[in-house]
Parts: sequence; C-alpha cells; structure tokens
Amino acid sequence: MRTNIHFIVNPIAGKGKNELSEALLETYFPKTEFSVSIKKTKFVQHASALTKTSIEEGAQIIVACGGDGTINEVASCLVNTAVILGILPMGSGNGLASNLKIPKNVKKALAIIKTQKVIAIDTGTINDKPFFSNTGVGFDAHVIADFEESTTRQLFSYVKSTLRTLKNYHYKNLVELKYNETTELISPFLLFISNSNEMGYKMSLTPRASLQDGLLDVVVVPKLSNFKLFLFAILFFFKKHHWLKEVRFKQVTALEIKSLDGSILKAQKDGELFFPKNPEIEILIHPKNLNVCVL
Ligand SMILES: Nc1ncnc2c1ncn2[C@@H]1O[C@H](COP(=O)(O)OP(=O)(O)OP(=O)(O)O)[C@@H](O)[C@H]1O
Repeated sequence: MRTNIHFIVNPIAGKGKNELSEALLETYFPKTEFSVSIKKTKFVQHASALTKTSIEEGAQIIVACGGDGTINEVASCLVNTAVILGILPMGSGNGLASNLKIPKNVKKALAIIKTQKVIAIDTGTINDKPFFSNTGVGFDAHVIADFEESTTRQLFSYVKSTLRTLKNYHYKNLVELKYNETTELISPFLLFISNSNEMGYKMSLTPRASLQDGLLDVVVVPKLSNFKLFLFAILFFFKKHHWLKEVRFKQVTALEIKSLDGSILKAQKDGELFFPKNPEIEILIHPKNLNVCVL
C-alpha cells in the first residue's frame, strides 16, 4: 500500500512566499510508493482545519511547512494519534525544528521525511491547549503581542518588538506559582515554560530542556532593576543568563499560575498570542504522545 503524505504549507510564514512544487515532491516521493497531497493555508487556524480533513482522508504523515505557529496548529490535531508529524521549516525562528535538528534546506528536510524514522516526543498544554516548543506569561508574551502588530515576521521585527516592550514593560501582575509542592508569590519579569531547548534563531533560555524527558523547564525571573535588565539581555545573548542570581530554573511536570488580582494574564504559546479564559492557568507535560519524523 502507498504511504499517504499530506503537506500543509503556510505561505506567509518566515520571509513569506513559501511554495512547494509537486514536481519537487515527486522526486522524493514517487507515485508508485507514495500518495502526496499539498494544501495551502489561507488564514489563521486554517492549518488546523486542513489537518483534521487530512486525518479523515487517511494521511499517515502530515507535514507542517512553516514555523512554530504552523507546527502548533498541525501537531495539536496529531497528539495521541498514530499519525506522524513531519516538519519542513519555513518559519522565522523555527525553534522546534532546530531542537529536532531538522535543517531549513527543503531538500534535506524532505530526505528526513522520506526515511520515515520516527520518535515520540513530549508535548505541553496550557489550560488544555497544546504547545510543543514553549509558552510564557511574562515578558515574552508582551513581545509576541507587539510582534503580532508587525507587517513582517523576521528577526528584525522580533528585535524591534523586544526593544519596544523593554521600554514600556510594567510589572503589574502579582501571581501565585505552584509547582513541585512549592507555592510562591512573584511579580515576574519572565515566566517562561519550555519543552524545547531552543526558542528560534539559535537563542535559548532553557538549553538543558529535552523533548523526551517528561519534564518542562521553567525559567523564573522576578522584577529587575534597569541595570540588571540590561545585564540579563547581554547575558541571554551569550547564553550565560544563568550567571544572574535572580534567574531561577525549575523542572516540573505541572505548574499552576494564578493571577492574584483576578485579571486574565497575557500569554504566548509557540510564539502566538494566547489569552487563557480565566485567571488560573494550569500547565502540564504529556510524555511522548506525539510521533515526529526525525533525522
Ligand atoms: N494565509 C495566511 N494568512 C495569514 N496568516 C496565516 C496564513 N496562513 C497561516 N497563517 C498564520 O500565520 C501565523 C505564523 O505562522 P508561523 O508561526 O508558522 O510562522 P513564523 O511566525 O514566521 O515562524 P516561527 O513561529 O518559527 O517564528 C500562524 O498564526 C498561522 O495561523
């Protein structure tokens, strides 16, 4: 029987104008062995709808062609199923692809899918909504909120959003954190929860995170003075932010975050803005419930 592979292409991810030609795919997936289908997304959440249809059509491998946002939409439909996720990195940051060592070169990434070597990876949820790379309710969420106003989706836009957010950031949310039988109160600058060891562009707040250890890596940074903030930014760039004593790392299977003034916290998941429906947030890890094609 032929292997049924569906490619879901986000044309606006990364530099935009992403295309995938049938002719190129046929050189990797000959019609005698593979049945191949290409679908293009037309709007936000379309990748999710297309994936659901592909599952009904009997796809065995569904390839997310885009960045972490596209992977999120596709993979959210594949957790706890036998359908395998493939990745063609076409995004800006491509954090998850980079952690999985899937190259940006389309031909090399297609060759990986062709080998059909599969591993099971952990996935996370924030109030029952899946994430695969990372989520957060601090500074990162505010950067993403600013970034979503940008007209381009490249590194420069992230840098501009980060600088603008740094200038205007207010520490207004006092939150209660519960993890590993500990409870603490904090007004966080950063509350970043990661499944992956990379955020994109080779940057990482959690270099020790693993996609297969059954744990989420949490970075907690409290309110910082402007000088410490500057220091944090420089150290982060050189992956030395752990040198600051204010930067704390935790490994958890579950984390509860409660906004004490009852407000809804601004969050990001896999680089997309997300508003939890209530002031309590529950973040969980789900060990090895997603199959992914890897090198
Ligand atoms: N045709 C479209 N028009 C507008 N938005 C789209 C379209 N197709 C998909 N999207 C949305 O584009 C967003 C960005 O996608 P994605 O995250 O894959 O790219 P990226 O942000 O450039 O990469 P990365 O997350 O790796 O930095 C997603 O929220 C997705 O829903």
